[in-house]
Amino acid sequence: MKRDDFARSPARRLVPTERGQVAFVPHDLPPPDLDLSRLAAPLAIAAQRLGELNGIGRTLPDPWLLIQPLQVREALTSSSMEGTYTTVDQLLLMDAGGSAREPWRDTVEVHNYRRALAQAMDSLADVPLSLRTLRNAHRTLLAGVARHRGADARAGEFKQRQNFIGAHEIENARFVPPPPSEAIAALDRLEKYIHREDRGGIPDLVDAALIHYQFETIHPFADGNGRVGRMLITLHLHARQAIRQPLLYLSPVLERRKDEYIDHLFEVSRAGRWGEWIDFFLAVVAEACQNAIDTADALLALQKEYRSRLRDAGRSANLVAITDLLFRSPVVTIPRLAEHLGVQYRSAQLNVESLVRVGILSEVSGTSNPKYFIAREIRDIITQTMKSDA
Ligand SMILES: Nc1ncnc2c1ncn2[C@@H]1O[C@H](COP(=O)(O)OP(=O)(O)OP(=O)(O)O)[C@@H](O)[C@H]1O
Repeated sequence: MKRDDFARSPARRLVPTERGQVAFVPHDLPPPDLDLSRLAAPLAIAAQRLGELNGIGRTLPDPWLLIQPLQVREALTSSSMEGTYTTVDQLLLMDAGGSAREPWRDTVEVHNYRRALAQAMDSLADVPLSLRTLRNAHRTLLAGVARHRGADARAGEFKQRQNFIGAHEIENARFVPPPPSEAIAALDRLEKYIHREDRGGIPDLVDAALIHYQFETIHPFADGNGRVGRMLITLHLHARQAIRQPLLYLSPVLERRKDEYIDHLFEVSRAGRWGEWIDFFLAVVAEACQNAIDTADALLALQKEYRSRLRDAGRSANLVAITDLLFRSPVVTIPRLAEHLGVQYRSAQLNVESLVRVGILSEVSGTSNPKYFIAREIRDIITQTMKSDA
């Protein structure tokens, strides 16, 4: 990290660290010179879209119809941004209890992301969002894969050594976050900021941008900072009740705009460009809300279409129950369905055969004992929206 780059940065302290380098310690939130008046227009647009998304969340008969696909997309895109790739089919298969296939380690990690996100979100019903929430999420994220992530990556623990971003050697790093002791102190202050009573009129969405920057700049873990920091955005907005259901996920948009995203974070540190970062963040929120709304429309239309397909095929209560379940879990097995419906294996098998006949389910090739079946049209809505982002 070049000391001169940060010479005029208003947002920092530079401290010496290993190998003669300097590390960046951010000032505490909020930034002293935050000009909210310039952000009024993008804030109004983002808040309006968020309001629409909240409205959809309220009218959905089952909000999980939308939450699950959005969380699948979030896990896939947040992970791929950090070089961890799997396919939606592999992820859904693993979600349904199948074992991971190649690329197994990446699939496990993306599946872990889903679990970490869901657990952290659930925990908000019982305990406030805290550093412990994030450490638990990190523990789940790296469960079973931490040792492949390098000697320093300890699941659920903050960093114990100086880390850096954008290079293999600290000398070439674009950015060097605070050393461990400074990071812990800055994190404690960030936690206090998140819990503060007097919010000083800072809107929740702007606060989410500030908090995400601060978390990423502290870079508290040896590994997984990008992913846990993006979980933090949704967790924070949900904890504040800015989003009533956990329906807002930014990674699909951030992935498409990754270079801008990274540059904006860097520019806040380098030159105190808070306005540009928040403006960008609000545009990403507005786009992510719109994508979620479009996804809800597509899923509801498909659900209606399934119902009419089933009507033509001689509707039964079990078939309707199964198709509703498919929106939560697009990959299923006959034993799982038998358990879900409380019926015999043979009866669930007949139901599956009917759903295969009307084109709702198809067999996942290469699976046996048990065979897995996938609702491809639901899967396609998840991936289509990802592709239309691209
Ligand atoms: N200059 C910067 N200042 C603050 N945060 C940054 C900066 N550049 C990148 N980031 C954040 O750091 C993340 C990547 O960090 P890094 O490459 O260290 O990965 P990591 O800690 O291993 O996390 P993960 O495994 O989730 O990527 C980016 O996704 C972004 O959120």
